[in-house]
Amino acid sequence: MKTFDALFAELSEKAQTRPEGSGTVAQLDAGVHAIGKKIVEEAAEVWMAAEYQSDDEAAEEISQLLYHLQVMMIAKGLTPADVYRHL
Ligand SMILES: N=c1c2ncn([C@@H]3O[C@H](COP(=O)(O)OP(=O)(O)OP(=O)(O)O)[C@@H](O)[C@H]3O)c2ncn1[C@@H]1O[C@H](COP(=O)(O)O)[C@@H](O)[C@H]1O
Repeated sequence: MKTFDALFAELSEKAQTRPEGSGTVAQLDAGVHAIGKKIVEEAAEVWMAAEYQSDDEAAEEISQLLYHLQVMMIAKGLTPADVYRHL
């Protein structure tokens, strides 16, 4: 099972090595505005799944939101520690 920190490490490596076909690299190249739109879209999907779909579907949407938040963190040069200090 992948943790938040393990996914962040994987995405950071993809951002550095830029492998062919990586959706993360494509998102990073699309920029902060596009990533922000994706975050809003995924947040709405979390809300709808939580109200109208199964717990498993809600969990899947939450995982996608976390992914896109991590992409934004990398686009902005933020680390998990930068975020954790606000928790
Ligand atoms: N965990 C995720 C993950 N969660 C969500 N997503 C992306 O977010 C999208 C969510 O899509 P939706 O369900 O909203 O579907 P959609 O609207 O059709 O999506 P798009 O049209 O925008 O592609 C997916 O299509 C993926 O592009 C993710 N993409 C990648 N990962 C993980 O990130 C790692 C690196 O991935 P790559 O950079 O693609 O190699 C791998 O471990 C992946 O498992």
